[in-house]
Amino acid sequence: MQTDHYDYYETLRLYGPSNGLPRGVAREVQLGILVLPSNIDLLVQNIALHHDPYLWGDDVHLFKPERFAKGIAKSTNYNAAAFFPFGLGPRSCVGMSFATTETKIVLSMILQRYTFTLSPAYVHSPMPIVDLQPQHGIQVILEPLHNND
Ligand code: HEM
Repeated sequence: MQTDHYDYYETLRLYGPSNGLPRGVAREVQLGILVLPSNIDLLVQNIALHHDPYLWGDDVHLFKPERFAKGIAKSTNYNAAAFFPFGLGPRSCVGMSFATTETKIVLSMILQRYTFTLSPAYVHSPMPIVDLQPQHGIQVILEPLHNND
């Protein structure tokens, strides 16, 4: 990931679509102080680590893009397990670069044509269903920047 999209990273930290990485344990394995028996299912909850005050500080629940101002490595104190919205390792997301580029293109296309503000009707309620979703949708008010757009 590049180091110049603070808002994008902070959005992925607090509201990334992935709630956890499902894994199956094929054979008994020792993981730190834990002994994991074979044939169990695990959910490695990146969302919990992204909301952990021990890793992110007491303001963990605030949207503060400037945490990433010096890049991901410094903001996580070089702990790769503190921030992994696209997973980690060989099965990490193959669509990461595509999703990042697409987000930038779509946002820049919208912002060239509209300003948008959050509607007073919006109720903040992120909800893990399959992925993380706004429970009641996101109502925004679009104002065109140019008359003939
Ligand atoms: C912001 C958008 C996205 C996020 C946060 C995201 C996140 C993730 C995560 C957490 C995983 C699981 C990694 C693991 O289990 O270790 C994953 C896997 C995957 N993602 Fe994404 N993803 C995004 C967009 C996309 C897009 C746009 C595509 C395709 C165009 C895509 C294709 C895949 C595929 C094929 C896998 C399975 C990789 C494998 O099992 O080897 N993702 N993604």
